[in-house]
Amino acid sequence: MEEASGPCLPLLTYHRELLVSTLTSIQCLLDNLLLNGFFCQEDVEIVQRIPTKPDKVRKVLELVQCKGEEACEFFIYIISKVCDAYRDLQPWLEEINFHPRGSVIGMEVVNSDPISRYSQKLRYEISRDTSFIMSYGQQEETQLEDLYTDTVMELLNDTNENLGFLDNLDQLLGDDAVFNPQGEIIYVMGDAGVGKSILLQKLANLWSKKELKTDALFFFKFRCRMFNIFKDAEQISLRNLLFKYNCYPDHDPDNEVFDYILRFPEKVVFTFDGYDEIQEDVDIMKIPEVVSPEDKANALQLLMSLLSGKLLKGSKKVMTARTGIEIQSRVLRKKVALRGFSPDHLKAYIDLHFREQEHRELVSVQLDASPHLCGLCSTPLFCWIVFKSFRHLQTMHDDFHLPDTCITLTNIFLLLCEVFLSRLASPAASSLRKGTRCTSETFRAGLRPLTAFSKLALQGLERRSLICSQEEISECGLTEEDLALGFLKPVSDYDPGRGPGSFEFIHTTLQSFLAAFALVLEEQAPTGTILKFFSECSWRQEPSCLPFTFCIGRPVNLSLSKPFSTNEHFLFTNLFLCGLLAKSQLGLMGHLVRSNLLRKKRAKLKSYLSTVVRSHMKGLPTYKGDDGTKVHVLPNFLWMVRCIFETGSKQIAQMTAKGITPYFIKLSYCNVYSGDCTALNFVLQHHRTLLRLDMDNNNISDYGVKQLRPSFSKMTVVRLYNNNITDVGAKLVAHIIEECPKLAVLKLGKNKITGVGGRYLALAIQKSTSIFDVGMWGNSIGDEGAEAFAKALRNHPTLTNLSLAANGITSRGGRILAEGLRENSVLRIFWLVENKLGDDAAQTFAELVRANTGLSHLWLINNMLTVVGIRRLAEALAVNTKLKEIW
Ligand SMILES: Nc1ncnc2c1ncn2[C@@H]1O[C@H](COP(=O)(O)OP(=O)(O)OP(=O)(O)O)[C@@H](O)[C@H]1O
Repeated sequence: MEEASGPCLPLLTYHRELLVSTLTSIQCLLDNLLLNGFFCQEDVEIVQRIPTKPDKVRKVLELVQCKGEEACEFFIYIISKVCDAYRDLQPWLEEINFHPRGSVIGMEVVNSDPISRYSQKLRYEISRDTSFIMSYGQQEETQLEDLYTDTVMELLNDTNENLGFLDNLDQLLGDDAVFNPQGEIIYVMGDAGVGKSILLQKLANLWSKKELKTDALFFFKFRCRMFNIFKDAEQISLRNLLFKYNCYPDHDPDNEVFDYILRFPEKVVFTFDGYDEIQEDVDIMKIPEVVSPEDKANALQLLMSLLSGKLLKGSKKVMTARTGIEIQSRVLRKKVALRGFSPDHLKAYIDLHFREQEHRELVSVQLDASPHLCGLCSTPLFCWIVFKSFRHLQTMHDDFHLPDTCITLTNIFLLLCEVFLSRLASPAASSLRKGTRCTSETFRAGLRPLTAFSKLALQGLERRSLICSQEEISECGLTEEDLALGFLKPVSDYDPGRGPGSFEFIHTTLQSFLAAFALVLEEQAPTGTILKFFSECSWRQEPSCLPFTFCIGRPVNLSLSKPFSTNEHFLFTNLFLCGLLAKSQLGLMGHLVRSNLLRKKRAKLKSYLSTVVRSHMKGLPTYKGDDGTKVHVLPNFLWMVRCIFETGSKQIAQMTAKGITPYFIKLSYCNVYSGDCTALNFVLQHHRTLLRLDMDNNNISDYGVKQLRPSFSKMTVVRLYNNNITDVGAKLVAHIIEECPKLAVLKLGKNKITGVGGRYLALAIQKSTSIFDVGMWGNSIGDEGAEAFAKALRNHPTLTNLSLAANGITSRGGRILAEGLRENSVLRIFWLVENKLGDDAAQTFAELVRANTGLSHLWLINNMLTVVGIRRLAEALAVNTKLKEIW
């Protein structure tokens, strides 16, 4: 062990001046000197009786030096051990090159320094307060660590241009992307439910566990809405604001903690959550300054002075607010916009939410299946609601088998309302005991605000506006307290005609949902009023079959989207109306609406749907296609099917299915998502006769195939070109081929099927006695798939057309295919264009041509054949009598 640089006693004399001016935490020194027998009680009392700090230090030094060399060394040892308290003297220790001797090392040193004790107390309390996520409804808690998932944190400059992304929370406090070094505020903004509060909670939690890369000793958390509770005339000191509303320092008679904070503000982190919740109309730059930390002031003044750096300049301040709250750039240091979960984050969140791999997969499939859900789930709050509803289903149905369970959008939005309304439970009750209220009770208790919000939403749609003014809000009977429920958010980019203080629903889709709710709740208007928006989007006015976009998952941004440029809001309102009046919702709605009125409304809707479906099906335009008469069914048919699915009415589904003629159902380029396949199947499964279905160029994916499987059994033609189908879907299609005795045409081009899927399909095709046309263009079945198809082709009884074009098949696969085909006398048209066939394959194909099997069209262009291969084929042609085309 290295020895101290020299005797300690003279060191204390030599550096006496520095020690007198710098040493703090004298009590800690006294405690340790007493504990180890260097001081007696009387010595301690002598020091304590001295009024000023420098004199106290002088006395301690004098006493220590009197006690001898070991006492002096122990004195310095304390300073080295309790470094938090004697931070200013650490450089001095280095200067004197202090290394304790053996005898001192064994002695106990306790940290009774108020600063480090306070820091520890803060860490303990913050850790306790931040370890759980309290859900919006405040009815359940989850360990933060078990659920926290990163979100997309985009760094912006003062003009909101991208400066990159934060990789982790350490960087939040750091100097990356600081656009204004003089600014004090790290500003985090985002939409409702995007995770602003959770981000601050995580930050605090990391700090409490010393896992945040910062040397900050203190962390003070404030919810901005707290500042509303102070009366205008109420005066408070900065000290009280910090300690009373966070954590009080114990045993700090000399006010050392606060003094320390004033001296070292850079050792403090503040978080101010929800700046938008401050009720006063404040402007940081205009509020009267508080410059002296000792003066009492109005709490809001203190807040503003902290934020602007007039008080505790240099402390780190993270403030959150909902999108749209504008703060002058000169007080901002950096800006972070929270963008919610990316697909990868979402995946991570699924893994945290669901412990069982099987459940994770089921949920992922469900989300992939429905872009409505996926879009919604990029906002963590909505994601939590959706997952909560999945969980709900899991507990309701013992075996958690989501694809068979029908979750309608109405279910999701009902759950969202339930979560918001459950905020009405008294905080005292909810903070102590877990919620025991059931759904209908929550809705009944929240009926007044729910009715008012619904009315507001409906009036907005009637006015074709997504924005509501303060007056409109008050006219609907909504109070300030109601606004806190979360249905509305302040408008970011308000309509110039309306002025500030305007609000919008947190989602346009929520507005449609609530508007539908208003139609159901309304007691005075004639029953037929519920149908008012159906006339806005008649299913008969068929525009072109163009892809359309959903508004779910896309919060309103008036500067980007033109509201009501489409009729989506009305379509969604109708959809939700069907959902709310569904039989499955009778139990809940019966608590909110008189039962005879509810019955009448249901009957009205059902009879309307039946009539309209009947006439829609009759009036569908037909046109002659290449392969027979087709019914050209357009996107509005899809909306009709979606509505029928929401009603859950088997009767209407049957009626619709009956109305489908045995023609082609053409749904190509209709933006059919996999989630829609559930709705389509709900109707098509009731169709009795054979069907031909064209769903080319949609996005039904494997999940959609699965959803449609029951309906496929009646299909003779299935076209699923370009639908994002992988080997998983190919396996399902293979089953369908086997189950489907009349399937004749199967088009699976431009999907994502590899050799594995190719094998499943080929095997099923091999067994089929009905199939005659198979299109696989643009997959990647390769030689593995080609080999399987070669087997299927041998003596196949019905297959006349096959395309394996653009599938990465090399000469080896080509040779095997040509050999297989020599034992086939049925195939007429064979496409192998855009593969990797070389001259060695050409030789085998020449032999096939020579064999004169009956093949009439053979397409080989865009392969790797040279003149040599072509010559071989040309020679073979001389003895072939059946080929009409060879390319
Ligand atoms: N990063 C996250 N990881 C996991 N869950 C999250 C995350 N962020 C948010 N959540 C979930 O979303 C809910 C809402 O988040 P939070 O309260 O932080 O939103 P907010 O942006 O502060 O909303 P508001 O503006 O309404 O106050 C949380 O209760 C939690 O269930």
